[in-house]
Amino acid sequence: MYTVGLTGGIGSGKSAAAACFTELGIDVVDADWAARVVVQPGQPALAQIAAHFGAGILLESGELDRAQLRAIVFENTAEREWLEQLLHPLIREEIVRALEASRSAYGILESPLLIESGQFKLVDRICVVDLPEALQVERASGRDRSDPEQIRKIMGAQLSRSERLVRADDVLDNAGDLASLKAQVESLHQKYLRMAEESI
Ligand SMILES: CC(C)(COP(=O)(O)OP(=O)(O)OC[C@H]1O[C@@H](n2cnc3c(N)ncnc32)[C@H](O)[C@@H]1O)[C@@H](O)C(=O)NCCC(=O)NCCS
Ligand SMILES: Nc1ncnc2c1ncn2[C@@H]1O[C@H](COP(=O)(O)OP(=O)(O)OP(=O)(O)O)[C@@H](O)[C@H]1O
Repeated sequence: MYTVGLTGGIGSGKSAAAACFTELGIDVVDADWAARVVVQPGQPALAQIAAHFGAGILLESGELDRAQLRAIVFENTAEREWLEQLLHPLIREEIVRALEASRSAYGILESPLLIESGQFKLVDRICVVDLPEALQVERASGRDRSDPEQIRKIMGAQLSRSERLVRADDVLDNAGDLASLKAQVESLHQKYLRMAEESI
């Protein structure tokens, strides 16, 4: 299936853009969702995380304490890289399965780390949701009510705005309001329908 990768840094508006594509009837596979599936209770990766970080990384319910792990891995590059080498291959498998089940005219893979993790190899085209970094921090910290300092650290583990834009085939400018984002998605949707048709 013709697949578009939708990427952008934390708080850029990927989920907002993905919701517009969903409204247009396009199936969206979300890498953050896949990242949660692979660490559900009972999954081998969760046991490996508990063995590495200690049982204190689990909540009483047996689920992963995501806030605690987030605080650890964005303070410590080696720990983040350990987590990524464990999870990225599993996340990729989950994504491939979900993309294979997609049935719309074309598919979308929404991923914050599309380029960094090599997931771009699964897509035909890269669409970047772009906005100034200061606005990214403001929106991401507003949504999660998290500390802007932690958001900046997470951004430090991702490509910079300019590095990401170099890889873009299409750009959604999300510095404006949601109506402007929606209008841009509608126009790209027409283009993607044509491209998907031509690729058959
Ligand atoms: C550290 C974890 C437990 C924090 O969980 P939490 O629920 O607080 O955040 P969530 O998973 O929703 O991620 C929020 C945002 O953080 C950013 N982010 C997450 N992981 C990473 C990473 N390894 N590198 C850079 N940015 C990341 C993304 O922009 C993401 O959208 C979680 O992010 C995780 O397991 N990360 C490693 C797996 C991964 O790389 N996931 C990204 C999708 S491929
Ligand atoms: N154009 C916009 N105007 C105002 N607020 C917006 C706009 N686009 C997105 N937002 C808000 O900004 C926040 C971040 O957007 P969103 O959750 O879509 O980003 P994301 O790229 O999916 O982030 P993450 O990588 O953390 O999952 C949300 O609270 C969202 O409602």
